[in-house]
Amino acid sequence: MNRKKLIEQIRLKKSFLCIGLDTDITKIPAHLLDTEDPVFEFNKQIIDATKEYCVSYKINTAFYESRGLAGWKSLIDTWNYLPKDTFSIADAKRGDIGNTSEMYAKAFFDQESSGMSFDSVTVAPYMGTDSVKPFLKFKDKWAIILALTSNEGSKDFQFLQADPENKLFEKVIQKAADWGSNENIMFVVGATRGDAFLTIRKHAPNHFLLVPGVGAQGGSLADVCKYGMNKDCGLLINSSRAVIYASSGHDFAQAAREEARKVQNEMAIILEAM
Ligand SMILES: O=C(O)c1cc(=O)[nH]c(=O)n1[C@@H]1O[C@H](COP(=O)(O)O)[C@@H](O)[C@H]1O
Repeated sequence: MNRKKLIEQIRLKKSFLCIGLDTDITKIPAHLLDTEDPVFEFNKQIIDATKEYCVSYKINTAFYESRGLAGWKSLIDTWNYLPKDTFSIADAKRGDIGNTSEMYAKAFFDQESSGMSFDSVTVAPYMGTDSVKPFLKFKDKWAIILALTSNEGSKDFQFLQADPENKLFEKVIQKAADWGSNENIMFVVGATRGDAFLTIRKHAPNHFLLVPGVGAQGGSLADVCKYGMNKDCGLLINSSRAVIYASSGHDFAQAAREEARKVQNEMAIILEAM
């Protein structure tokens, strides 16, 4: 999906919600465990219940890879089931020497090769230019670069002073912005870093930001929007556990729908005021 279509979807649905399918087989409702593929069945019902309220789904591949062959099957089946008007994210956090990154890019972008063609993949920038470039060779596909993450450990490296003016996360954004454009690069910025959005926007005024950390991690939607929005909205706000595990009973899909609807309502008001 290209930038223009993504912006259209945001306007149409009055939403910039991305729902995270971090589907943990130990957390899904017991009554689904008898089905042929409980993870896919869970995802299917979550997608059916929430697609009206979100513009994107992020599949965190760790939850699938950890289950071996069965997990890869759930991953491929879930990708196939995603509505094609939603922006799909393979949250795989890849990046390696060039020829290996080419294989990672094929794994998530080349349907003929792997059975999947996500719109985007999350990429760790630590190995630099040649580790990211292979992800940018595919038309209308995106690399979503980790810039300032939501976790405690982000302080270990990301806030180190890289030069007299810039912290390391600022250098990452400056450098990565040159690898492509705002048509094929996004940045991950954790919602728990509300105060940093002004700095981020100084370096990347026009890029989309993928913002995880609202919901279960406690980040504030209002703060993120106040400091992080740009004229095209420029945000995809991810919520995983708070939506998909809103209930652990028979009503899990309905509860997820309610949660997604609540967040979308807040987003509609914010977009209206833009
Ligand atoms: O790249 C990510 O998606 C990501 C980056 C980050 O800084 N923090 C972060 O939580 N994430 C992911 O975003 C999701 C957050 O899930 P919840 O906390 O359950 O909403 C998980 O899939 C994380 O792996």
